[in-house]
Amino acid sequence: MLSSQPSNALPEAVRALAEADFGTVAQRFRDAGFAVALPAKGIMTVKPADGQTRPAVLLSVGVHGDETGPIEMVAHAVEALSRAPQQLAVDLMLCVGNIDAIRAGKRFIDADLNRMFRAQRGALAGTAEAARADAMIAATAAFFDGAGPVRWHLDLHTAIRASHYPTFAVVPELIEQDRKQALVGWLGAAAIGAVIMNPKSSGTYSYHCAEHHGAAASTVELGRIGTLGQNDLSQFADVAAALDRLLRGEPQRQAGQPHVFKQVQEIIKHSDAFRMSVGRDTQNFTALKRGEVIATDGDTVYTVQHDEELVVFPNPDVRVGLRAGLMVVRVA
Ligand SMILES: O=C(O)CCC(=O)N[C@@H](CCC(=O)O)C(=O)O
Ligand SMILES: [Zn+2]
Repeated sequence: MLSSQPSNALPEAVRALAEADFGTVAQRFRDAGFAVALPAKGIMTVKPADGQTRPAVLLSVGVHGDETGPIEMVAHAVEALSRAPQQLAVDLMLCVGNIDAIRAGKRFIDADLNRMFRAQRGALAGTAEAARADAMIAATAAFFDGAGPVRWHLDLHTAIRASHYPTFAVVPELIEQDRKQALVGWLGAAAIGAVIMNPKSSGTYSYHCAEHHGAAASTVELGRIGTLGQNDLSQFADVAAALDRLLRGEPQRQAGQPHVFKQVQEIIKHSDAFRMSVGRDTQNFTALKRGEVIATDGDTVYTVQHDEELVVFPNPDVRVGLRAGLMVVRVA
């Protein structure tokens, strides 16, 4: 009888990355003469052994454990590169964020890891994710401290709900102009539909890398959450191709310009009395009109301040003190 794989078997490269098992790819890069380090669980850096200065690229996936599409995409990209290691043209740091949450298929275990990258953690201190963020912060600093001026961080996520733009990115406004332009150019080459310029940290990993390491950093949302191994990666073929070119130092192909939005309000949940007027299933980038109520929180009423604002990441279920949504306006 022919042996057959169960239909739900994961490709080995995807299983390995989801379990933060770098054994095979690390060995391939070592065999090709690279200096490979594993500074913390789920983190691998790959650099030329001769110490030459190259662009530094940090790729992170699984910062939210149920956002599995990017894990699959990056697993395939790194697997292919490790089989042709001399094509790697950058210093690479690969970070699998919330390993326990990936295993559990949940956004997080105790608290949202992507709110821990801030000086004051308040009630988030002491959670499982706070310790993980500390390890990521230390490894990230070590990686960028030794790097040259060209620094990238692509933190790959997926949205919880549907979006008017199936792919979009959040870009910290404080990134230096030339680097931001290069980043938005890359996002365009990756056919990312929209970019949100973010003036203020919400404690995210990408904002941290922009603020503390001068990286051209972005949270990139690729479709919606899904089961590991069952994501339709054909939706992200342009992103995968642009990523391959970035890692191989090849020129990008022009695929278009993302629509540009600017964050104008951050909706914070201040108490258990917080209520959102928009439903949980409201699509990202749904337009609301001036004066419409977005949310109430006791005496605080969040209303639309511009003729039109679009709601992104509406989520009343976050912890008290955290962001329950963003309001954006179109600028280009
Ligand atoms: O769909 C949602 O509500 C959340 C998707 C997600 O995890 N988004 C990131 C964005 C981070 C940023 O603002 O840069 C997050 O909320 O952490
Ligand atoms: Zn996420």
